[in-house]
Amino acid sequence: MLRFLTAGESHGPALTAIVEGLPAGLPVAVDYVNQQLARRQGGYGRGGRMQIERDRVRFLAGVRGGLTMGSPVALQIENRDWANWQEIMSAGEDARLDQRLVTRPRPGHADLPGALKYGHRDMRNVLERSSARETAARVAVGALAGRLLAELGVEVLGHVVRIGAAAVPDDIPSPLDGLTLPDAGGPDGKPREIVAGENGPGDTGGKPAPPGGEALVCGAVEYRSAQSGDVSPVAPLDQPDTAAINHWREIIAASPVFCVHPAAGEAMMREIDRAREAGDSLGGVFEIRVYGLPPGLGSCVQWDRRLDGRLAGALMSIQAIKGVEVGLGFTAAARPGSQVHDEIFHTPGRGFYRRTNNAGGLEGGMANGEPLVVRAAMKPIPTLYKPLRSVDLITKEPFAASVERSDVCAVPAACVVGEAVVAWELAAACAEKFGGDTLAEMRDNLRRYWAEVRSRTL
Ligand SMILES: Cc1cc2nc3c(=O)[nH]c(=O)nc-3n(C[C@H](O)[C@H](O)[C@H](O)COP(=O)(O)O)c2cc1C
Ligand SMILES: C=C(O[C@@H]1CC(C(=O)O)=C[C@@H](OP(=O)(O)O)[C@H]1O)C(=O)O
Repeated sequence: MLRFLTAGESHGPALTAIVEGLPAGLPVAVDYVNQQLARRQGGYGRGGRMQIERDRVRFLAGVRGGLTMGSPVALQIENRDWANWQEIMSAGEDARLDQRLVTRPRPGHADLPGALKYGHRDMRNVLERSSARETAARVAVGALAGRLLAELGVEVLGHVVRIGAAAVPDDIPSPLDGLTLPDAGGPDGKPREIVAGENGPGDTGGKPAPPGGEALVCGAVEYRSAQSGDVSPVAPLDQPDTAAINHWREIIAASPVFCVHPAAGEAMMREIDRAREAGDSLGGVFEIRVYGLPPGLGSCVQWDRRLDGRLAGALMSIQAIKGVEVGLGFTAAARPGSQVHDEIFHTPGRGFYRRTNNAGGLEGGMANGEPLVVRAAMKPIPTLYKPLRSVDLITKEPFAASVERSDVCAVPAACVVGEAVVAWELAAACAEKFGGDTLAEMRDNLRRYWAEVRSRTL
């Protein structure tokens, strides 16, 4: 079983996480974790705090020589802003509790319900922990999960599809559709040739047509385990096209709003500029795609084992996320079934496949072999430079709120958090299904399962 907890105040000395259940022998790749932390700090629309922080992970336990040992992993991320808050935030009795008091609750933040719940007269005691600063710890933990998934042949990719009124057009195919290599090995273990049109004109075997050609020859994808030196693919069926996924990762990273569509990205930045000038804030929508999940991950037999429920819960647990869609999501509710459900096809060489993915890769709470597609909607940031009406906690006097600093829009940062929490849930589901004490054991279990699935599908 995988589990983790985080601790840490926004302006305290550090954020901490303890992660348990990772198999021994997993390369933790500190640089990779730090890269994810840096991505979360980025994105157009962030406020002054991100100029202060330089998030870096420090492993305190469970890792030796770059590999997990099977013992709990403890990690820490320093808050550089702590230097400015030491006297106020001190754990000692000498803390200056009379300074920087917060008694004016911000509409949309945790201030008022937190004060009513915990009986605080200074709502700093609420906001310090309700702050999305906590998501830095979750991104570090999610990065470990992402490394585990990569070892299992699974890739997670996030991008922003809406900020305020500016959105990626939904009437054009996404360049992120597909991005899998059909069948890493044929029945004889050799790369298999897929010829477009084998099921009629325009059929690409459920894949986007390759640029400039009709035939697509695919080789095996290698996932190297640092511990065992095992380089054979874990899965004989559709594998993530890591080169193409990395290509899109670079394009997304180069966009200030993490958007694959340049014109929409420009429009999103203009939206953020307008909101900033107006003293307002903005939300939006991000999408997470996952390639290479084994069909059958999750379960239909018990409510809390359904993968859709687990993923939705994880995404909804991110601060300010107010809605989650799987596949077509809310759009499906307005269409007849004939325009929603993904018809099933079969060829002896390819096995079962779909030509559409409206289900977003999930049916019956289980992965169905198509790429996973989930979206999360973030509300606008609650702290506004333009005052909103509220009432003082102590005096009960009405007032117009004012702020010192805040993000105007944090949808790109939330997208990185979304990747992390999705990676975590999927890694946890993989650990349940293919669990082992070592990475090699887990890969072997997965490889056996994929062989079974292959024999059932062909
Ligand atoms: C990455 C990220 C950054 C955020 N930055 C801010 C911020 O600067 N100011 C703010 O008021 N809220 C910010 N939020 C949103 C609040 O944390 C969130 O609205 C608050 O915790 C209340 O939770 P709820 O919106 O889920 O009800 C941010 C959220 C995320 C995910
Ligand atoms: C610190 C982070 O985000 C913070 C999230 C946040 C909130 O209310 O959620 C409020 C702001 O905190 P501060 O008032 O210290 O500037 C953000 O900067 C971070 O993402 O690392």
